[in-house]
Amino acid sequence: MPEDNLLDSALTRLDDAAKHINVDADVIEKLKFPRETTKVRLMIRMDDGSRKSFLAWRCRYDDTRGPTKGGIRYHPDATAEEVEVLAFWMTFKCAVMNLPYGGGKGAVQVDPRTLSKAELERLSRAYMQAFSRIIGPDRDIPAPDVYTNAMIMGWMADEYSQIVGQASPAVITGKPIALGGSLGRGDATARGGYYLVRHLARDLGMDGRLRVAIQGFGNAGQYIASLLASDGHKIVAVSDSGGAVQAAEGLDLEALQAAKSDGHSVVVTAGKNGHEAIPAEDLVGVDCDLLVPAALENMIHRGNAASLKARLVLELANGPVTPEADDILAQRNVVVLPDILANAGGVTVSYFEWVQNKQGYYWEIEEIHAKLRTIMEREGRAIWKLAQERDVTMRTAAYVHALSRLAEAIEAHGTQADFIS
Ligand SMILES: NC(=O)C1=CN([C@@H]2O[C@H](COP(=O)(O)OP(=O)(O)OC[C@H]3O[C@@H](n4cnc5c(N)ncnc54)[C@H](O)[C@@H]3O)[C@@H](O)[C@H]2O)C=CC1
Ligand SMILES: O=C(O)CCC(=O)C(=O)O
Repeated sequence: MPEDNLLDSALTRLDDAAKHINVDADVIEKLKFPRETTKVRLMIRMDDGSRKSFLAWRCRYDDTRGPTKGGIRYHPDATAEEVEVLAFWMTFKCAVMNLPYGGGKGAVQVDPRTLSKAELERLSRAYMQAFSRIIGPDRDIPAPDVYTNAMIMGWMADEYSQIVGQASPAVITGKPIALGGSLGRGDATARGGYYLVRHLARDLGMDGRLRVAIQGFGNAGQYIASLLASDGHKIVAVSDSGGAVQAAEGLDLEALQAAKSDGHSVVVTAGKNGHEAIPAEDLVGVDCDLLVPAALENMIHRGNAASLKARLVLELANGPVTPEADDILAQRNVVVLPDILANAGGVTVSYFEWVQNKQGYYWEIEEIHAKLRTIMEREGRAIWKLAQERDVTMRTAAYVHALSRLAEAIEAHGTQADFIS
């Protein structure tokens, strides 16, 4: 099987989990295929008056446990297969966290950095127009992902409200606070991972000061850097799509964040503050205790897994470690805290946002942090115990944990009405 075939790779994790739990074959059959994937070509007017088209998708993978939920990605390499596998992971992620959602995901094949702000707004509104019959507050609820953000969610929420003729904030999460966004959604993905590492640190033998390398310095990467640094851990290397920098004594986070806010790569800080430029592909092998992949899929593969020095991997990205690399890391006793648990803080606070939108009453930040921490610790502990009892990796344990919830829901639904259009 080719290592980069995303859906096939993802399904091997389902097969592994199925060996450890007694589930009906019908359940596995249902989870092997996306329920629906819609593809459209969005046509927008560019600033120079010309028209340009972009491929876009929305996948609702499985809605047995509730409305489908998952982000929208803008990326030049986005494909239907990637959207489907991301939606598959959302299905399991929501089940891991016991959120009342199924899994979905969307994408536009575009490099948003090549568009003006006005073009980006037209594209985002066009996405919502094209998918407004699929999306809905009780049907399919998008959120931000790679190269999308609160501003884009705000435009989409506004477009949807115009289409349905009434304010409908619960249709999308990760919105600006002024449009019904939740406090705490901005750093939620990183914060969930941070609570998880803190909670399991002693069990993992990682309760000292850690040296941390972070691959990807966007939303998830920047926030995890700040959260870990605030506890005294040292960020020794970071990368982004433009390259990587390292400093054995610790990077200057303010300088890195200033470079990013000015629209530059982290590489522009090289040569100052003790920062040294390194090839981006070397980041995985940097000398550190904790490696945090926070960029894209398949970045740790059979070609570089043996070079890892870290003893712990916190997967803030979706699907950063291939199954082949998983085996290499397990043989080397490197613990991987898997994406469907480690980065689930984002969708958990999205769930809080949706609940607040529906009830029209908004919570304080302390309440959000406390609730997120409780859920991360509860599900993280359950998965840790399962991994110890069954002598399996944290990934397999997370899939077993999710699969048992999915199986219960699929069986409870019965078999006579599997397709409701
Ligand atoms: N934003 C969210 O709420 C959630 C995001 N995630 C996942 O976290 C990961 C990162 O997402 P965000 O931080 O939101 O995206 P972002 O768009 O804010 O940041 C992505 C970062 O990855 C970097 N990057 C891209 N290609 C790279 C490469 N080849 N090598 C190194 N860095 C590279 C970019 O330069 C950028 O710094 C993705 O896998 C996403 O699916 C998971 C759960 C929730
Ligand atoms: O916040 C959400 O609803 C989903 C975020 C997301 O796309 C993810 O967890 O990968």
